[in-house]
Amino acid sequence: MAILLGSIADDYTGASDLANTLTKNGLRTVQTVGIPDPSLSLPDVDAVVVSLKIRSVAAADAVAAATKAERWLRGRGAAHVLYKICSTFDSTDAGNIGPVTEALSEAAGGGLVLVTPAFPETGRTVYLGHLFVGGQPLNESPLKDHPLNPMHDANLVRVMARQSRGEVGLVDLASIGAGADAVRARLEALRAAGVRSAIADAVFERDLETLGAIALETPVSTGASGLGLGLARALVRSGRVSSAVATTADAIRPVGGLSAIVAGSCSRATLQQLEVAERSMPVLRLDPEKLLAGPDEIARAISWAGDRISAGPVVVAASAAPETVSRLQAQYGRDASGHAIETATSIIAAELVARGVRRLVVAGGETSGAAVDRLAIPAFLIGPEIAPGVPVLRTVGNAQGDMLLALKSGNFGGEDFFTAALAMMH
Ligand SMILES: Nc1ncnc2c1ncn2[C@@H]1O[C@H](COP(=O)(O)OP(=O)(O)OP(=O)(O)O)[C@@H](O)[C@H]1O
Ligand SMILES: O=C(O)[C@@H](O)C(=O)CO
Repeated sequence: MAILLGSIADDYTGASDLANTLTKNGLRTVQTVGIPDPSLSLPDVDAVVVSLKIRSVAAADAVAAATKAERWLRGRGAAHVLYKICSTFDSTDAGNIGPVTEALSEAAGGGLVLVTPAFPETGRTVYLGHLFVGGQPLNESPLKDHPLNPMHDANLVRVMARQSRGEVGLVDLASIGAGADAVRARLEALRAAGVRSAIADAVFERDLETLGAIALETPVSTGASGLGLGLARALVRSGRVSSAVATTADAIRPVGGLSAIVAGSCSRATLQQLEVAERSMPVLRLDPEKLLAGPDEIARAISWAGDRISAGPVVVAASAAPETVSRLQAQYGRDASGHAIETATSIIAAELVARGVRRLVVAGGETSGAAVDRLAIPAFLIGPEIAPGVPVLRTVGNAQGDMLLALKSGNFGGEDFFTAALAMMH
């Protein structure tokens, strides 16, 4: 299996978002969980997205995991590797977007890397290096209250520079609007000035088409699904993509079994989706203090779900509003409380699967990573899109038999996302 495009995603929901975009734009794509075991039989594809859980780990650990995945992807023929980051650039000053970008560039022989989290379909645009989420600058958006990576600066040149050893530059919208040659000239000027990474503006998909074509001339890029769209369309235009059409039909053959939703995302969209779900299905709100205190709260959740699940889908949620999250973090520490809650929600997800759940929706990137790891799912085929950035996924090589999952990024999906997802999973 020689692939055209490789990607390393810093979380699992982000990986499924990118795999969805690549599929929609003509690339047959598979999402693996980590570097797959050689015994796993993968379909013939144009693109592989390796999901890692490195968004919020120490930069050195992220670099080690990402460079290992890069070697694996290059070994399978990938001439270009995209480091898939969050469209809201989730990272702290000690974050790894800079270090991983530089390490991937060095592994490929050095050179300037284009970086853009723009994803216009979900309202993420970049102008003069500043990221907007819908109509708000990043630092005024709900991302300012993110439990793990609160974003307080919309200027990505500055954010990336604080994480990088090398210089960070800007490819502005005026250059991009002037076409590919103007972008090449701008990049040449930045290279000559010693710049190693360049944040690229992008407001419309046409900007990302230009950037995708230029990025393909280099070995590495960093970005979100919007850049994936640009890369996929450029590859299709180049005629290098096999004539077999990317299809999602195979992925949604019914799996039967019970269905459930597990949420650990505290993002505003998820909080609203949970409120709406409460009108149509049983929702258990976990007590985070009790989750941190010991296993009783997990046992209570499993028993609560066990009493109801044969009658229809149930929702188990740790999610809480920013004030509650801040209180808990002040008492127990940000990482410790986050990890303990992820562990708890992953145990609950696994226990639900052990009790017959085969259709599972998980809300939150870290939460999804922990659940998928505990379930030891090796890879996913990409099914149809539920909402922008969220496809139905079908497990590949799963010990529990075939399952359908939806891994929802915290901020994605409309308010009826949970019912919409389950309506597409049979
Ligand atoms: N009540 C709570 N108090 C404190 N932390 C919580 C609570 N509930 C969940 N968490 C933690 O908050 C973090 C939420 O991160 P997660 O990545 O799952 O969601 P998200 O950030 O909304 O999603 P995405 O990364 O896809 O945007 C997790 O570490 C989770 O364990
Ligand atoms: O890019 C995004 O916003 C998402 O795919 C994501 O990575 C959130 O975890």
